[in-house]
Amino acid sequence: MSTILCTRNITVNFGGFKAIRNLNFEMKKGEVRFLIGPNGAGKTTLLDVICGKVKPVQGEVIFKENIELSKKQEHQIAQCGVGRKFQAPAVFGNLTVFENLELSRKRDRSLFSSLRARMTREEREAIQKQLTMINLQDKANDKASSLSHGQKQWLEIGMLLMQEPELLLLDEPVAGMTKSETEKTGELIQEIAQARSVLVVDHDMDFVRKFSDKVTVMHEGQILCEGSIAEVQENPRVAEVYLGRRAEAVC
Ligand SMILES: Nc1ncnc2c1ncn2[C@@H]1O[C@H](COP(=O)(O)OP(=O)(O)OP(=O)(O)O)[C@@H](O)[C@H]1O
Repeated sequence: MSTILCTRNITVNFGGFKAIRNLNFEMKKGEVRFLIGPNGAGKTTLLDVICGKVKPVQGEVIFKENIELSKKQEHQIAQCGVGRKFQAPAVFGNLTVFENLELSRKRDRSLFSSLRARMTREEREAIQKQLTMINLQDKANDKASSLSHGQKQWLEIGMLLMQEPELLLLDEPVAGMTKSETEKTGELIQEIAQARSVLVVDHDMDFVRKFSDKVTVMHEGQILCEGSIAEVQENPRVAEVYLGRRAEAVC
C-alpha cells in the first residue's frame, strides 16, 4: 500500500513554545487513522500543519510521495486533494442543504452565481448521491440553519467530499453529537474510507474503540505510540500520560 501522507521532522513553534517537536508521522492510502492524546498534545496543530494553516519552523510534509505541502498555501493544499473539517460546522445557513452541496462542487466555487449556472444531469446525480451518503436525502430543500448540530456536521463533510479530496482531515467530528448521530458518523467515515484516506482527531474513546483500525497517540508534540486500540491501551506510558481526567476512559 502506498503512502498518502508523511511528515519528516516537523517542529511547530508558538512564540518559543514547541507545540510539535521533530514529528515523524506516516499514513497509508485508504487508512482511517485516529489521532488521540491528552489536551494540548498537538493533535489539532498537526492537522493545521497538514492543511497549511500553520507553518512548521522545520521539517517537511509530503503528500502522495512527492508533493511538498509545507511550502504551499492553504488553498493550494486543498486543490492538491486535502480536505479539512474544523471542529465547528461551517455551512451557509440561509441556503438549502442541496444548495450548500451545489456551491461546493469541484468546478468554480468562487462565485455565488455558480448556483444559477445550469447543472448537468451528472452533477445533480452526484449531489443526490452525496445527500444519501450523509443521511440528508430528506432534508435537501431545508435551510441548513434548520439542521441539528450533527446534521450540520454531516453536511459540511458532504461539502468537503464534493471537492473529491484524497485525504480528509476531521477534527473532533462527533463532539456534541447524540449517541445515534455518533454511530452514524462512524459509519459515514467507514464509507468514506472505501475511496479515500481519513485522519480523525477525537477524544470519544467509545467512538475510537468502535471505528478505528490504527491509532496514533500524541503527547507533548510527539508520537507516544501507534497500533490498534487494544495495543495502545496496553501501553503503560499511554495510561501514564492520561492519568488524571482521562485515565479511566483510555484504560
Ligand atoms: N496559535 C497558538 N498560539 C500559541 N499556542 C498555541 C496555539 N495553538 C495551539 N497552541 C498550544 O499548542 C499546544 C497544542 O495545542 P493543540 O490544540 O494542537 O492540542 P490538542 O492536542 O489538539 O489539544 P485538545 O485535545 O485540547 O484540542 C497547546 O499547549 C496549545 O495551548
